[in-house]
Amino acid sequence: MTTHPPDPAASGHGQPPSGPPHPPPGHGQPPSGQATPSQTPPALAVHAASPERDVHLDVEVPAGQVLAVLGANGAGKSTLLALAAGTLRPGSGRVRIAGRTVADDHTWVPAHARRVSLLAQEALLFPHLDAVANVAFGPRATGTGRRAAERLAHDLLDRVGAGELARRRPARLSGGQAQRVALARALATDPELILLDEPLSALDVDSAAAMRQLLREVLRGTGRSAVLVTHDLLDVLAVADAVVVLEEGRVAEHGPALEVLTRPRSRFAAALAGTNLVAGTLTGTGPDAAVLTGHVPRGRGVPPGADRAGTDRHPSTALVLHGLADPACRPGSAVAATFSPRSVAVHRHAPGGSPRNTLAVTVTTLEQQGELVRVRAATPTGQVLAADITPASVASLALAPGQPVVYAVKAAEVQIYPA
Ligand SMILES: Nc1ncnc2c1ncn2[C@@H]1O[C@H](COP(=O)(O)OP(=O)(O)OP(=O)(O)O)[C@@H](O)[C@H]1O
Repeated sequence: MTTHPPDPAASGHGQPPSGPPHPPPGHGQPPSGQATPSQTPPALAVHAASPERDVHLDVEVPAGQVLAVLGANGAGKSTLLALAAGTLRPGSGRVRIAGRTVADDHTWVPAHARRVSLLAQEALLFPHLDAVANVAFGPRATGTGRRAAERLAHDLLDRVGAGELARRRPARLSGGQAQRVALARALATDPELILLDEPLSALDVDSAAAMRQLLREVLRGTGRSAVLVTHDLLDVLAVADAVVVLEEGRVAEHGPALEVLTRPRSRFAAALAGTNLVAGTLTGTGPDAAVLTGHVPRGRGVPPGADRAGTDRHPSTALVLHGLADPACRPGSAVAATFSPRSVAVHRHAPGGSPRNTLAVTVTTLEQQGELVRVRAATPTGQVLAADITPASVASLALAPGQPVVYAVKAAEVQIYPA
């Protein structure tokens, strides 16, 4: 990121000491353009521009949802966070948080009064305070008594799996532990909106996986509203309800997370989803785990040899992909399967032997990718899946757009995650 939202220790402390812990949406604001009682306003509404950065953004986060923000360097992700956090004044337009205007031509609510918390790449804890005091700092700053603030801090540390670290100072915490404490601190002020600025990018793979799972538990389905800047497909799958892709300071794509990832329209989303992704429902467990997509209409037909694994147990038009399911996946729940284009073998006809996954597809494009050729081909539902194969294979298969082929993917190459 090129800019930094506010000192996290200072953000989210804005409600007056005497104020209620949950001001109603639009609290203290003029009625014009604000929420009606029957309608919860968006947690964040940015309709604003920063002309000197050539950034013009129209982005909304419905209350209770997590929006993932994707985009290449310089696309405008930090600018969006800064507009929300209160570290950048828009040149024009308006920023609202939970129905309250925090920035427009006449209004400027400073960062500390926005009821926004930040979780950044680094935990940025106060080094001289232990974990409890770090978490209790925000509530204390807004008038909560010491004992009540410490009780809250202990509860939140327990919640994020850091209860045993309560009396440690940051110097004695690992990166992953410090991020847990920082998450507890971000929650302690009961913010209207949490801004997550690549919160896993400084963690090792195992710590990132554990923290990702924690973010999922804390953010999804708990009514928390958040904006997550990330470059990681797994973060989007685990945490986001919706995705916005920024390109050159503008919104290039915006939609439900799975829709954007499975049917990307922007170049960036396509590259991120460069790993194949199939969304559906989990059927079976253990070695029988599979993703079933329910979008193929009956009677539309699947070419012979396709979807061999699924034809016994499911309507012949369903698409089934066997794989290794994350333990958090539950049968019947929404899941997404990912597999690398390099793990896909391409055949003219269904192969012999018994590969678990065979998918009938139609080639749409062929594109040189370094030493390999990326084949893109569409399933009967219109989902495009990629295979990376050698130029020699393309030649021997005589591949061309419009040609029906069969993709084979080993189940061991397919990872299934909760969606
Ligand atoms: N302080 C600044 N003053 C002027 N222009 C800036 C400033 N910070 C960023 N910009 C410009 O604003 C545009 C958006 O940058 P921004 O930092 O929001 O992108 P980003 O998506 O966060 O990028 P990155 O992933 O590299 O952090 C870019 O053209 C950038 O050069």
